[in-house]
Order: sequence, then C-alpha cells, then structure tokens
Amino acid sequence: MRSQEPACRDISFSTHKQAYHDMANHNSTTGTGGMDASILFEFTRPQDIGVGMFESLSDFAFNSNEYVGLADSIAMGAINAVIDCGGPVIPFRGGRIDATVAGPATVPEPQQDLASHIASFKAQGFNQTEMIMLVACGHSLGGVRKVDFPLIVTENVPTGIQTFASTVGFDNTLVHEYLNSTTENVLVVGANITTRSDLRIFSSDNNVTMQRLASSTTFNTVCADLIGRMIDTVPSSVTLTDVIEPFNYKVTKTFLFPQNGSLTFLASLRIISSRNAPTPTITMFWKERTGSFCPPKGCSVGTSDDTITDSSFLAQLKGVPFFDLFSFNASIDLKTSISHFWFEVNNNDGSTPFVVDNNGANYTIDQDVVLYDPLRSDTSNPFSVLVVGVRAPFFSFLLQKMLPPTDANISISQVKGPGSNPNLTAFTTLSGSDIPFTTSKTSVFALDPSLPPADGYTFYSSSISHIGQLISSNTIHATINGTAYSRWVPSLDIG
Ligand code: HEM
Repeated sequence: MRSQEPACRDISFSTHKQAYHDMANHNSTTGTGGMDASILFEFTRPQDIGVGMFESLSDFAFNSNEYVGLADSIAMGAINAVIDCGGPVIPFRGGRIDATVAGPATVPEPQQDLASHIASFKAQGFNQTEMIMLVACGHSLGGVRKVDFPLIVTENVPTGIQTFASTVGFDNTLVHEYLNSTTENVLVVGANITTRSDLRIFSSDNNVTMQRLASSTTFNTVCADLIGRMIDTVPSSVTLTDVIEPFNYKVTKTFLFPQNGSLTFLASLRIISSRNAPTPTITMFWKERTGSFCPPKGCSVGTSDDTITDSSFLAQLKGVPFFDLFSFNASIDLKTSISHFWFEVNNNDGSTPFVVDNNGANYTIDQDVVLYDPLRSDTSNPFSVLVVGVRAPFFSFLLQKMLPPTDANISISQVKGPGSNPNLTAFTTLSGSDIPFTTSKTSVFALDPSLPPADGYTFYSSSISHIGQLISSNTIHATINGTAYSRWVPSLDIG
C-alpha cells in the first residue's frame, strides 16, 4: 500500500462540517464573513460545539505561517475530506484571510424552522434548491454525536455517533435511503420532531431536488460545484487566487551561508516524475551578484542527491504519480557572491535539454547581507540557538577586517502552534491537548562573542525556548546600518 492511500475517517467528517460552519456566517448582502477561520473563536458556541470540531481544528494547528492562513487549510481540509471518502475532486484556490475575532452566530441549528434555514442559506449565497443539495452533500458524511447532541440522538448507539447514512463514504446513499424511507438519519426520523431539520429541508420542494440527486453522476457534479462555492465564499474584501494546480518545477529548501572561505548554497528542485522515464540530468547554474567570476554561461553544479517520494492522494488524482527531489550543494565565490540561479534539465530521452528559470524571471536571491546560518545554529532540542550571519561592510571586507556593522538590529518572528486562548481552558481539559491557536513570537539577536567572525561575516545569535510548541515558519528582520532586510526561513533545519 502506498503511504498516501486515502482514509475516510471521523476526522474527514468533522473537517468537512467545520468548513461549512466557518463559511456559514457569510452575509452576501454586506459582503462580510465566510471562509475566514473565524470558527477558531466560535467553536464553543452551542451551534458549533463538539469534540469533532475541536479535533479537526487541532489537526491544522501547525499549518499556518505568515503566508498561508488557517482558512486556506480549512478549505483544503474539506477538499481532502471529500476525496478521501471517494468523492469528486474540488478545485482549490488560495488567498483566504484569517479573521481575528468571532463572526456573527448565524450557523443554522436543527431546531430552527424551515423559513429560518431558507433565510440563513440565502444570506450565505445559496437558494432553496442549493440549500437542499448542499445539506445532502454535507450529510453524505458522518453523523450526530450523542455526547454533544443528547436531545437529538435519544437512543444509545454503540459508536456514540448516529450516522446519516448506512454506508461510510461520500456518495448519495443518504439520498436513496431518504427516498425509499430506510433512512436512519436522526435529522430526518429522530424521535425529537423539532430537530428533524433535514426532513424539513429535503422535503421542502416535494422531494424534487432529492430525486434529482438520486443519480450519482448528478450528485457528484452538484456537490463538487456547491462545496467548491462553499469553500470559495469569502469576505468581499478578499480576492482568491486562480485555481492552484501541481506545477512541474518547484524550488525548495534553499539555504545560503558562509562556510570555509566560500558561501554554501543549498537548493532543491522538485519535479513531477512518472518513474517510467529515464532519470533526468539536472544542472544548477548561477550568476555573480557583483564583479565577474563565472564563465559566460554561468557557474554550475550537478545534483548531490536525488530522492523519489510519493505524491499526495490529491496530487495522484490530478495525474501526479511521484515527485523527484534533486538536491544541489554549490560552493559560491565569496567576493562575487550569487544574484540568481536557474536549472538546465536533460531528460535523457533524446529530447533537447531545456532551461527551468521561473518562466524567464530566474530564481533570485534578493540579498546576501543577512543570512540564516543553519550550520552554526543548533536546533536539535527545544532550547534552540539560532545564528544569523551579517556581511561586514564592503570596505572592511576589502581590508579583510571583520568589523561588525556599527548599527545592527536583528530579530526573528516565529509562528508557533499551539498557543493558548485563556478563555477556552475548559476545552483544553476536555480534549486532553492544547488549544489550536498559533501565536507569533519575536526574539532579538545579539553579537555572539563565541562565534568568531569568518568569511566576511559576523555572527549574531538568539536563544529560543519552544518547549511543547512546533514552529511553522520564521522570518528574520534586520536593520543594518539603516538598511532593512528580511528573510523568510520556512524550515530551520537543512534536512
Ligand atoms: C440547516 C443546515 C444544517 C444543520 C441544521 C446541520 C446540523 C448538523 C448536526 C446537528 C450535526 C451533528 C454534529 C456533531 O455531532 O458533531 C451535523 C453534522 C454534520 N454536518 Fe451538518 N447541518 C447543516 C448543514 C450542513 C452543511 C451545509 C454541511 C456541509 C456542506 C454539513 C456537514 C456536516 C457533516 C460533514 C457532519 C458530520 C460531522 C461528523 O460526523 O463529525 N452540514 N450537522
């Protein structure tokens, strides 16, 4: 079995529900609310409660960083939940912006009447037919937990969850069981008539829409469309990206730091691989930042490592069987440094070698003045020592004098998870884990006398404790002699 095989599990169901609850405070008239991760501030409300909701939020606790927020993770979670349960592939757009406060309490509740539900869905941007469809798509998965909704699940269920359909998976079994009156969906046939919201919704057009959904092709098409609209419902101030598809060449794991009289530059190029073709030969090229050192075609180095990995299940469904990661370890002339790099790929199949250069823009290195130094840093335990190299001013470099800059302010801001929300301590106890909040922390660097200047750089360090927390990204900010620099370091470790 491949490591990326899908698994349709409890967490898939609650992740899917969470996406709807996050979206459900959208108001299409005012253009406010939507998929904005405000659920993080709302999940103790009666309409949002449940262990499932908490667990799926915890699942995403470490995904956020300065560039990708929790709301995008929730949207991607819903897409994965649907495919993991055998449903259709829903396109993903990025760019959601996380809310910083709770939204209005407009998530529909099962005890409300039909008119309220029609009004709620209308505010969210869905008409009555679409409401029926979206609820049928949503309730294709999972069920109602007795522990959280004892007034709805009135009888004992061995698993604690009264499922909406008799089979597990994203399909229209729920629709068939509803139409042929074999359903055990408690929101249709539960003893508590007040909370039979699915019955009121499904039958609100005399079952015309439910009958349409009896075709599995229609069900899949309709659900892909409506769940896609659901996760793309955002405040009007937010513009989502185009649909994001896997791309052929992705540069990752770049590190530039001084070492043994040169600059070491590490980079990896991830390419889509079928495993059936010959292994390509890839060469990395680069150009100097200043002066001349490289031949006219650029300095170059071959691969130092090549690892094939499985792609995600979503990528497999999009026709990406494997990824091949080619690593490069280049020694860069210290004086002339590096300004940009690109690759030449020879597929070794008789075709002409070609250049991969970020569609003509090259992969640029914006500065070499402030560098994170992974070798001088120690991230092996929760008490990390992070080291930043600062290039000595030009004149002192020429004189071979490693003078520290006269004025250096360096700090690192880190996104960490989980943090804690003091208002929600009851849930901390309930779940046995921490609240899934990420927090941002800034630490200051000081000139480190234990690290002698070398290779034109002076070294600054900062001791950082992050016991029990995972760091999801880091950005170094520095002002050196009046000039501001910033460097994003997604991972502190070379490996
Ligand atoms: C009037 C509208 C709706 C009402 C009143 C409603 C109500 C409920 C209730 C009471 C539960 C049980 C929750 C639990 O035990 O954790 C539930 C579960 C669920 N709902 Fe809805 N829902 C509505 C619409 C939707 C929509 C539009 C979707 C998604 C498109 C959705 C997706 C789900 C999923 C996937 C579950 C199962 C969660 C699990 O098993 O962990 N619901 N819903």
